Amino acid sequence: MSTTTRTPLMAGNWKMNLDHAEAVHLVQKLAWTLQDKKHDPARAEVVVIPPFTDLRSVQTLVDGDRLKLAYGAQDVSTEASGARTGEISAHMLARLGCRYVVVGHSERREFHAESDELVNAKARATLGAGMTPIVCVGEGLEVRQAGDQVAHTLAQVDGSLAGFGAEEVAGLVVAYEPVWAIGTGEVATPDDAQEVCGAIRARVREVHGDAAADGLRVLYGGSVKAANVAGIMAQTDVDGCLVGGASLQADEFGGICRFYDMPVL
Ligand SMILES: O=C(CO)COP(=O)(O)O
Repeated sequence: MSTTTRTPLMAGNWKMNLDHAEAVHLVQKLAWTLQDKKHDPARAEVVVIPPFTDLRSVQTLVDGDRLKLAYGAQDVSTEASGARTGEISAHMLARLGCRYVVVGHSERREFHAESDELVNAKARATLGAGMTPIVCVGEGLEVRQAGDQVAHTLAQVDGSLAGFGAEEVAGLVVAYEPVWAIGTGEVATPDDAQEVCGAIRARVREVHGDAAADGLRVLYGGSVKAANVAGIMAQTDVDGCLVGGASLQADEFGGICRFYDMPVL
């Protein structure tokens, strides 16, 4: 294994919460919190992932105040343009300054029957527009209880990243989010997170080689809070967190972004 130079990534997935006025309020508060607590951007890149309707307001605020925050979208169309009522293209998101796009979140896999093949096409569209996909994978409770979490998650990784070149994979983000830990308050133990995040990197190393595996950032997501983030971030193969509920509170998310100051409990 080579030494890592991966910048930790803390991404707040707001899901279907906050209108554009509330978005402006939260981003301002978050920026203020990070500044007040002297967050060092070199120690964690901070990203907010609001609903589509908030993106223009977030862009205006980030650009106008030169905030050290990146932002992204929660989903994207596989198509470039045309007859796809209700969909948003990668180009539209890139034009709004989005740096990241979440693809294959478990809520989309569950409620919109998204397959690995579709997730793969969405990741491809995201890369094609010069943005970085955050590819979500992770097992449900039954799979976990059967002890099949690694095999299940690696199959999703294989399908979601099929056909990608090593250089592309090196720049990607994969988020391991065990479904049973999402929004339940039941966080995976640091060992649980490491088991699967480590297996993801090992699979990428096997398929795409060392440069891809060493560049790829693997996030953990599922009930991350300021109080439990340090133990998770202490794991070798965890490069950041994808945060839901706690990202809606500036103080809490600010604490998560400053994981390096938090005690390992
Ligand atoms: O789904 C998640 C982030 O994408 C995790 O959500 P919670 O942090 O609310 O468990």
